[in-house]
Amino acid sequence: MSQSENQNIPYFPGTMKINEKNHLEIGGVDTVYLAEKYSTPLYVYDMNLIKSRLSEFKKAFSIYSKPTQVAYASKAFSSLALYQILAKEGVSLDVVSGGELHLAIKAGFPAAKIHFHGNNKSHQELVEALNYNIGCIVIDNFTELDMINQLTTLHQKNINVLIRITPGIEAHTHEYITTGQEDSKFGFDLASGQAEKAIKTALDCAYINVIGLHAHIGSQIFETDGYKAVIERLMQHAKQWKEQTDFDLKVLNVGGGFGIRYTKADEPLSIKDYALSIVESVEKNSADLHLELPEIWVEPGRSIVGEAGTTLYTIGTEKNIPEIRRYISVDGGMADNIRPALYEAEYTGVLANKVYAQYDTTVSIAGKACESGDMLIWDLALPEVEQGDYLAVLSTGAYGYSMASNYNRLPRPAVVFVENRQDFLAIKRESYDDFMRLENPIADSI
Ligand SMILES: Cc1ncc(COP(=O)(O)O)c(C=O)c1O
Ligand SMILES: N[C@@H](CCCC[NH3+])C(=O)O
Repeated sequence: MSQSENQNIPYFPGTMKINEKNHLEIGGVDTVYLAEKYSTPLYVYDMNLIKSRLSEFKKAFSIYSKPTQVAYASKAFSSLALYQILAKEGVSLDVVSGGELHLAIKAGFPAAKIHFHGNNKSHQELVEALNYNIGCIVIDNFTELDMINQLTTLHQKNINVLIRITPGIEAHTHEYITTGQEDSKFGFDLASGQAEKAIKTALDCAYINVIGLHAHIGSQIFETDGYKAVIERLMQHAKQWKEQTDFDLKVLNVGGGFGIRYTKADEPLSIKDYALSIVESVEKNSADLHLELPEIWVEPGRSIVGEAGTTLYTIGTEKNIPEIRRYISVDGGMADNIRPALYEAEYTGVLANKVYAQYDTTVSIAGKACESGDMLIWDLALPEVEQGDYLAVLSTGAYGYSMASNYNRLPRPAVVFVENRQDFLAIKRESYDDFMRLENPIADSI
């Protein structure tokens, strides 16, 4: 049976295909070989796909007549090697903690292209950001504004900042990943006048250089209306503030949030369509408001790495409740991918060691953690499945490894990059020794 005839075989992103052994292959590398070489659970990243997504973003925004910046939101997935690749690809970087900043600097990522986000940056994190001379801090609240003012004054150091605005616009997505609505922990809100107050206060700080505004309305967004609404609202306010103060909108950062495909039912727009809509909207509002065109910055995370990631698991035990459900357990689950448990996120998968076959079984894929909610996929059609088969779960590249824990003392998986028939171990599997490294035994005297 060919792939197109078999309705159960899902979409295959990037370089993913079925090889002559009827195995799933990514980047020219057999995933069964990878599972055997590195063991499972294993994150596999299609580097060709990551690079083409980065190029698509850069190309899509190059239609704009002013400079643009594509800043990869590294909370989606970070690793030393990825940061090195991103540096070579010439994009900017959004970090949200001292940890991400540290790793990026260690990877040799140019500090001037790093933007620092977060609603509770610590004093220490701000000191580090200033010492590294990062490109820009996105100020989230008045406490942070005050801390940055004090630190920059003390050290007589200038810093570019964006003011993060809560625009009061809700993206149509899961409530835990929508961030633009007024009642949010992020940013200065418009309606109460806090945003205006923040701009005025920041403009009065001697070493703070306000270069523009930032808003991020949510994640896994499938339409452009939210972006258009936020651009209109921010530019209207920018016009007002320009008339009242020295504020000049040099940069408009519209965040990330571009949707991807998790299951066949998902139909995200192309990156080109998102970019076109954003660029046209900025141009229209500039013309209507007689404002100079600002630079456009975006912060995609999921849309760069999401579909490039696949998780390989080994099938373990099963529990069949006749007429009700057949549970098949894998050797990972919520510890390496919390998204199904946290957001009821849906995924699809195939058996990596027998992709073409009769899909005449329906099973539910359970994780191995001691939680009833640790279910990765409900009601998945698969070929006859046995202990020792390999399950590949697709599109796990964003917020999978980066949100992983070692709950139940499950070691975090290894991460492998594949490209041009080569595999590269980017992050080693966590080991029991790694657990022990942080532990202190009690002394005999206690
Ligand atoms: C401020 C900010 N920028 C960018 C992103 C990246 O979002 P996504 O991965 O949906 O592109 C996020 C996460 O939602 C965010 O909070
Ligand atoms: N972690 C979320 C997205 C939130 C992004 C941070 N603002 C997810 O898995 O979809």
